[in-house]
Amino acid sequence: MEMKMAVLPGDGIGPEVMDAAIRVLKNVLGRYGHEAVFEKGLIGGAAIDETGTPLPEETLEICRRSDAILLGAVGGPKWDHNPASLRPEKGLLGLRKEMGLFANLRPVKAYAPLLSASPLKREFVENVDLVIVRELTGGLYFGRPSERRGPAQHEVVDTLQYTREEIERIVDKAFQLARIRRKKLASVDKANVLESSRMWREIVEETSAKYPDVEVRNMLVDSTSMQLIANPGQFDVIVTENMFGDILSDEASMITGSLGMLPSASLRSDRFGMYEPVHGSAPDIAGQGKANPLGTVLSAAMMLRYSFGLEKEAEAIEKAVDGVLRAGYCTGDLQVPNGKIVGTDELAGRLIEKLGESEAASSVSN
Ligand SMILES: NC(=O)c1ccc[n+]([C@@H]2O[C@H](COP(=O)([O-])OP(=O)(O)OC[C@H]3O[C@@H](n4cnc5c(N)ncnc54)[C@H](O)[C@@H]3O)[C@@H](O)[C@H]2O)c1
Ligand SMILES: CC(C)[C@H](C(=O)O)[C@@H](O)C(=O)O
Ligand SMILES: [Mg+2]
Repeated sequence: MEMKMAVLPGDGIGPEVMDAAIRVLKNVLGRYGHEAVFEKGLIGGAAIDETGTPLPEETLEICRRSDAILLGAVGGPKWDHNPASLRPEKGLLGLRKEMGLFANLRPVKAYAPLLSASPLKREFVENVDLVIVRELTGGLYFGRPSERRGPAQHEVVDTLQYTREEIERIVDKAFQLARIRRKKLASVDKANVLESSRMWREIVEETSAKYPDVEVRNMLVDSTSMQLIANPGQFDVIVTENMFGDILSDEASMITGSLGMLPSASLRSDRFGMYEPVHGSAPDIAGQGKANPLGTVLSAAMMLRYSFGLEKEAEAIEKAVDGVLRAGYCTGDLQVPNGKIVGTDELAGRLIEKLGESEAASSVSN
C-alpha cells in the first residue's frame, strides 16, 4: 500500500517540528517496509505571504488527494492583526471545516521521567492517561460573528451555535472511545448558564442509553478546570464543546510538563484525518532550533494508527519517545532529572537511534 500524506508545515516553529517528525516518520516507515508519498502545501501566514490567502485552493487539492494530513502550526504577530478574512487561524479553521474533521482527540499522558518536575501532586499525576474529545467544527469558533466596522464600534457579537446532529455525532464518538478504554466519560459543559449546554446534556443523557457499560457524568467547565489540576487521574475520556476543549487541552498539557508534548488527531467517520500538535507557532522561540518536536512526532504516530491502521509502527514511535526521555534527552521546555537539553534536530536523531535499538533488541529476541 502506498500512503499519501499532505504535509503543511505552516509558520513559526511549525516547519522545525515538522522536519523532525518527518525524519522520524520516514525512518519508521522504512524499517517496516512501507512506501509513502509526501506532498507539501502552504497554510497560514506562509500561505498569505505567497498567495494572499491562508488556505489556497491548491492546498485543499493536495489535502483532498491525500489519505491524511500532517500539520505543524499557523499564525504569528506578522499576520495576527490582518483583517478577519486573512487571519491565519481562518485558514486552519477553514481546513478543518472543509474536510469535515469534527472530532478532535487530544490525549494527555504522563511520561515518568517528566513527572518529578511537575508542580502537581505526584500521586495524582503519575497514572494520568486521559483523552479530551473536542468538538472541532461547530460552536463559538464557527458561529455568526458581527461585522467589525472599526474601532468606533461599541458592540460586538459571537454566537455559540450547534445543531442536534453536530452534538450527537461528537458525543457518540466519545462514548465509543470510552467503551474501548476505561469506560468512564465526563461530559463538560456550562449547563447552568448556556442553552447550548442544556441541549448538550440532554443528548448525552439520550446517547448513554446506547452505552450502558460506560459510566457517564456531567461536569461544569469551571470546576473541571480545577479538577484537572487537583486530581487529573480521575479522568478517562472528556467530551466537550469546541472552545472549552481548546482551553482545557492547553491546561491539561501542563500535567505532562509542556504544551510541546501534546499530539492531536482530527477525525471524521472514515479513516481520513488531520494530525497536528496542540501547540501554536511559538513565535518567542521560532528560528532557534529549540522547539520540542514530540507533540508533532506523537501526532505522526496517531496518524499511523488512525488513518493507516499501523498499530505496531505507531507503538514503535511512542516507545522511542518514552525511551529518549528515559535516557535523559529533552528540549528546554522539559525537565528531566540529570537530563541533557538538546535541540529539535538532535532530539529527532535520538528518536531515530532509539527506533534502531528496539529493532536490534527485537531481532535478538526472535
Ligand atoms: N494549531 C495551531 O496552529 C495553533 C495553536 C495555538 C496557537 N496558534 C497560533 O500560534 C501563535 C502563537 O500563539 P501562543 O503564543 O498563544 O501559543 P503557542 O502555543 O504558540 O505558545 C505558547 C507558549 O508555549 C511554548 N511552546 C509552544 N509549543 C512549544 C514547543 N513545541 N516547544 C517548546 N515550547 C513550546 C511557546 O514558546 C510559548 O511560550 C498565534 O498566532 C496563535 O493564533 C496556532
Ligand atoms: C489557532 C487556533 C484557531 C486553534 C484552535 O483554537 O483550534 C488552536 O488554538 C488549537 O488549539 O488548535
Ligand atoms: Mg489551542
